[in-house]
Formats: sequence, C-alpha cells, structure tokens
Amino acid sequence: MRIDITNVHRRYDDVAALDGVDFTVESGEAYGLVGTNGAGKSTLFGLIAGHDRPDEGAITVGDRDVRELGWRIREAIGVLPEDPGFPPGETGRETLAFHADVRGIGASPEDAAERIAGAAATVGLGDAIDRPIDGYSKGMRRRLGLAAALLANPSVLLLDEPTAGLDPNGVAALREVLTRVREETGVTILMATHALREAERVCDRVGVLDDGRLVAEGTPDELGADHEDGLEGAFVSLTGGGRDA
Ligand SMILES: Nc1ncnc2c1ncn2[C@@H]1O[C@H](COP(=O)(O)OP(=O)(O)OP(=O)(O)O)[C@@H](O)[C@H]1O
Repeated sequence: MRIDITNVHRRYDDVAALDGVDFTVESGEAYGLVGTNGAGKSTLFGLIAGHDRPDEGAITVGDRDVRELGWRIREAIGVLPEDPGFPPGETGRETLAFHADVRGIGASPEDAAERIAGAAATVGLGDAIDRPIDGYSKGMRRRLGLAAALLANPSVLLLDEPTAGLDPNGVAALREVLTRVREETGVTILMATHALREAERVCDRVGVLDDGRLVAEGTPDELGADHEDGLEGAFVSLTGGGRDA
C-alpha cells in the first residue's frame, strides 16, 4: 500500500515539529527518512500510526485517511518502535501470543499460533522463540519486535531506528530479514534512521528531514552524486546541525 503525506503540519507550542511535509512512499517501496535529532521523524511516525493528529494536512495509507482507519490501522500498519520494551520472564513465543491476544489477531487460537510461528520464522528466531527473552541479544529483541509488527500481515511497516545500538552482525541479520520480508510480502517500508550507510543499502529512496521540512529526496545514488562520501556528505551539507543537536 502506498503512503501519501500531504502538507502535514504539527506544532508543539512554539516548535513547528513538522512544517508542511509532503512525500509519497510507493507501494512495495523501502523509503528511508533521515534527519538530525529533533527533525520531526518520531512526530511524523506518531501521526502515521494514528497516535496523534496533524494540525493541518493529511496522511493516507492505501488511499484511506489514517484518521478514518480507526482500529483497522493496527492491521494495516505494523510498527517497530526503537525500544519495544518486552516484559521480563517470558519467552519470545509467549510475548508474541500476548501481542496477538491484545490485538485480536487470528480467527482462532490455532490461526494465531500459526501466525506466531510464521512471523518468528520470517525474522529467523529459530529455536530461540521458546527461550526467555532476558537472554536475547539486542539484535534478537529487535527481530522479535519485528515479528510482533508482522503478526497482522500489515501492508505497511514503520521502523523507528531499526539498527540503533546493533553490532555489525545484528545490522546484517536485520537487513537480511527485511529483504526476505519484502520478497515474501511486498510490504511497504518507511524507516527512520541515523544509519546513513544502512539507508543506502536498504532503501530505494531517501528523504532528508531538517527542522520539520523535507529538504531533499531521491535515490541514495542521486542524493550522494555530488559528494565524495555519498549520502553522508549530502546529509551534512543539507542539514548543518539540527535544532536538538
Ligand atoms: N510532546 C512534545 N512536546 C513538545 N515538543 C515536542 C514534543 N515532541 C517532540 N517535540 C519537539 O518537536 C521537534 C521534533 O521532535 P521529534 O521527536 O519528532 O524529532 P526526531 O526527528 O524524531 O528526533 P530524534 O532523532 O532525536 O528522535 C523537536 O524539537 C522536539 O523537541
């Protein structure tokens, strides 16, 4: 499903967190939103996920305004927060079962169990799914979060800093999983990230957000074309600091 962000404004008192943001993520595309700290990425994600409303403008997912989707938004959009915050003492499978239960996922307990097994397999958790989460690495926790986001077979995935804090092996494993998810499901991906090298590798297009405005957009090659160090050079010259830096 395609995501259309049209002239979106969101203010907090005297801060224009989003100041007229326009862009489209095409169906099946992986789009990276990069920006300085405080550029407005989390604010935008909150609006897309329906946790908050724009002061002005509209956000549609598959031609439906997210404000009209109501509870169906949880089926259409899977969200991977930066820190999913799992309860201690549970196995991965128990955690996914809790998510499925709370969100009413699965027509029957058998259906829910099948979806849980499918999501766990997709993210490559293997036998670890029946081990306590307390022993999971950060990368495994992130992949468990992704499995939770995939439970409802969403058309859109919102990934907030999916590689933050992961070692290179964890980053590579997550990249592999995202590639597989795209191949298997054709899901549309919007990811907010500070990892520019990773955005270059994973994303079809990248948008640069600075002080609540989209200041550039294109393929990583297009954006980095005039800079020796590619997207990173483009990012530095386009942003120059950031309000929360
Ligand atoms: N609830 C809030 N109340 C007041 N100001 C806020 C609130 N949420 C965000 N802001 C401000 O809005 C601006 C955008 O913040 P936002 O968290 O969306 O940026 P971000 O790009 O996600 O930053 P980061 O990369 O640091 O997570 C910042 O100046 C921030 O301080």
